[in-house]
Amino acid sequence: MIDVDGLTVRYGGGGPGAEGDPDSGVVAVDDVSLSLPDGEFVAIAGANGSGKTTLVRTFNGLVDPDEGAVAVNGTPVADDALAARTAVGMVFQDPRDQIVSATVGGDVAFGPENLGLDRAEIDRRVDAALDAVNMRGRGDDRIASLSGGERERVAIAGALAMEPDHLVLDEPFTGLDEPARRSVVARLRDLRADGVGVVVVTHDLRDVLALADRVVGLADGRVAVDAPPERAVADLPGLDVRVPAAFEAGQDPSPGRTEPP
Ligand SMILES: Nc1ncnc2c1ncn2[C@@H]1O[C@H](COP(=O)(O)OP(=O)(O)OP(=O)(O)O)[C@@H](O)[C@H]1O
Repeated sequence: MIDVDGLTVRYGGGGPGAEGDPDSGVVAVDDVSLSLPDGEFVAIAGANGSGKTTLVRTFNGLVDPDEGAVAVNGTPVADDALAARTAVGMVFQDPRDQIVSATVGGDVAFGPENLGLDRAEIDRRVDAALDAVNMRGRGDDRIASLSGGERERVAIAGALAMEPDHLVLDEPFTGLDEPARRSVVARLRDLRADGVGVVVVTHDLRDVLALADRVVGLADGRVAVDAPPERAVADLPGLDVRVPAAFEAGQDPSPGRTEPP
């Protein structure tokens, strides 16, 4: 469970850790309160600059609140960042930001190795994570030889190897072609079925709306929409968010439906 309570984050001026006038600078997240239960698939949607990335980076302590607090499984992130990073896996917008090893297996093993787990447990987690992203047996492949979609899936596997309660993906479809998008969507559908809480940050809901239990729409750092997809969709175009054509036409899309880019 991720609990966000009265969260405000500013950059510049009186931003995190900075001295100065707290009213100057950019208010990236503005008094947001949210609860994300375990096992829920949540799409966090909004236009560029609406505060999506800043919000989710507070879930595991990558960004500190200026006001308010975030707790994961009841423990404030500020008190135990390691617990938050274990419980909330983060897949960054550009997988190159988090790939640390030359090989697929080495990369996926990196997190569990840092937890100090024994070799057998590390190997078990790496195998399970590669299975989950449909890359079983690819551990010796060199990262440099992978496609963009495969790199995204390795980044997801690296986060899954920490066995998180929630997996947060920031714009996971950026730069992927249609087959790669479909492959990532299929993996997210499987994770949802396995009970992993999934949070997808996006300005384009076409790939994930049919999977989402809930859509949180941000505008100017505030929650403008928080509802199941069927109800949220009417307000989303006002947030400059793309939705599937079936929703635009007022129909219910079939489960798991994806749209061409
Ligand atoms: N490191 C930073 N320093 C200063 N301002 C920042 C920083 N990061 C984000 N901002 C500003 O904070 C606001 C929210 O940005 P954020 O990246 O959280 O939004 P976003 O919805 O994820 O946008 P995008 O889709 O473009 O990534 C924007 O005005 C942005 O310019």
